[in-house]
Amino acid sequence: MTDETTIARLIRAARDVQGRAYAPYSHFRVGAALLGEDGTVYTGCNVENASYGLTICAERNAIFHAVACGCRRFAALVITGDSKDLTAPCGACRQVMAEFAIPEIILARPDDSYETFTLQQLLPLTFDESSMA
Ligand SMILES: O=c1ccn([C@H]2C[C@H](O)[C@@H](CO)O2)c(=O)[nH]1
Ligand SMILES: [Zn+2]
Repeated sequence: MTDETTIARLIRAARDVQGRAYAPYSHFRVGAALLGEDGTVYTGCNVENASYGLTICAERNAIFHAVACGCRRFAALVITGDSKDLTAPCGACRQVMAEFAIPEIILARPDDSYETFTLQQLLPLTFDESSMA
């Protein structure tokens, strides 16, 4: 379990990167802050494109950023966004979270209150490596 001080730090990091989202089409900004097992925080924001389908979500941006930095083991992921309530990840991001078995997924509200979910809650009956055994 990630302690409250660390979660507060992750929410702050997610809000900061949310502010750098490139979302001229949807005007919906998302920020993600991923805590590596080594204590490093990796962030990502959504980056849109005039060819809409090329858009990358904040969560996948953060995960790919971490992997590119050499980190593959994670403790928690915080997601912030422009939703009126919790900002929930899309299905594609849930699938990528499953690839790296992110244990704690924390969805924040605009007032910085939050709720914590497991991957099992967000993506039951997951397709993963074991599905192909
Ligand atoms: O999991 C999600 C879902 C959506 N978005 C972004 C993509 C797009 O830029 C905007 C509206 O869909 O929100 C994310 O960053 N993460
Ligand atoms: Zn997504």
